[in-house]
Amino acid sequence: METPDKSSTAIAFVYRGTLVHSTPKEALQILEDALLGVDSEGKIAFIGEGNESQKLSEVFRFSPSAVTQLDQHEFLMPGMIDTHIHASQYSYAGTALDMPLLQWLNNYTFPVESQFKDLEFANKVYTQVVKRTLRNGTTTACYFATIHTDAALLLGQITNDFGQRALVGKVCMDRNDAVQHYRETSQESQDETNRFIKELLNRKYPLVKPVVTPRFAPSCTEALLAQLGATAKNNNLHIQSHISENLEEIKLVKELFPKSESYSDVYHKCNLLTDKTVMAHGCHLSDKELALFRETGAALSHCPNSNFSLCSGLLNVRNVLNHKVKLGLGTDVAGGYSSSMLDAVRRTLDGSKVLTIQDREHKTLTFEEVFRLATLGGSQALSLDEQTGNFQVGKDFDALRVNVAAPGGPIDLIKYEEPQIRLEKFLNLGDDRNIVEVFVAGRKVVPFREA
Ligand SMILES: Nc1nc2[nH]cnc2c(=O)[nH]1
Ligand SMILES: [Zn+2]
Repeated sequence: METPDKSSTAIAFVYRGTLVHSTPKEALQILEDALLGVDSEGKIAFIGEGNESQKLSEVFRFSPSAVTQLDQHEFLMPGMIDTHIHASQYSYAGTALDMPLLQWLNNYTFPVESQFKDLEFANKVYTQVVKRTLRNGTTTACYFATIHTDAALLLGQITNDFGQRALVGKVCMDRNDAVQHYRETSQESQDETNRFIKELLNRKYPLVKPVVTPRFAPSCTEALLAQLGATAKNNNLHIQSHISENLEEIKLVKELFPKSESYSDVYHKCNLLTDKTVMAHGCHLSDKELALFRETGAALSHCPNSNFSLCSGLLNVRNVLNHKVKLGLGTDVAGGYSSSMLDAVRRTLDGSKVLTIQDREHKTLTFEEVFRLATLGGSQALSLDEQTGNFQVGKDFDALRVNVAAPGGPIDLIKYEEPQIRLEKFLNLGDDRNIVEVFVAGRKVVPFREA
């Protein structure tokens, strides 16, 4: 029995049944006939065995009626963590995938993002993306908004209202030759970033934090990058951006920052690689750059759907893990066409298999390892692993109740299946119909509550 200190607050509810989650040591830990109690603050109060139910109910003073029994096809798993998603690109997800990155940005992305000056449009798109990702089991999302401060604040409000844990970034870019009306001056970018941080923090949303968001090196002058590095440092904030996604982009960075030794060095010189940094992609990083990530504690977000869809590159996840760089998965909507983290899991496995096809010596990722990347790995990548990522007493209860045999769902079970098989089927074949309930910090956020 894993229990907290004895100053336990009241138990709000208890689940009994199968739990699956990851630990740093075990990619998949299965607890069968377990009891998991959540306190009134939304934290995991205890995890015990079914046969300890009498003792636990006495210690934690809950009645048998507080216990919900999961059925034989169900399990609880930690909520999934999308470490990189552009909320502002959701309206065209599933389209516009016929160009490489730099052309795609100029032709599709910047024109759409510039529309977020209009708060009514922003409200529509941001409400849809938050609801969709929650339904798909994303309990934590690390969002890019646009350069518009008020729309980015609105995204913070919407994530708070729907109960999703989120990092929200107002995008910074003081360089854009292709779509000149979609950029800021350096001064505007700094001032508006400061306003965004101050106003978002003032609202005291318990699960929503600001993240300093230089779009990527080609969109920013060195002066702005350095200012943003200082802002993040002075306020102890998260940082997100993109790195080494596509070869043409890397060449452009070399031209724009001739004094830097590498793409990573551009960010490092500006204090943007910290243990609260998450950089998307990194498909083409050298081993030396990966070593710098390890040293600084900066993390990578692997976004395989986007990397395939924009023909950007194929990240060798095994190599990243061997370098002990923190790593999570991201959907990268709309470069990635799916907003579901289950898709990110599948594409990660596909990518690893492609590497094995190319080189039989390559050690293919297992579904258990990828499950860990989608949950605990993501929490580590976002430096939120003290709050979320797995079922550990004292962490917030961020969880999915999954029914592999949900009526009308995509999976047919012929017989009772062991938990490991149930999880594998869900990861490979499941969808939101299998996600019966979603909890964030102990609050049920799916099904949605009536407004
Ligand atoms: N995939 C992707 N890469 C980027 N690099 C800079 N901006 C973007 C973006 O919006 N999407
Ligand atoms: Zn991105």
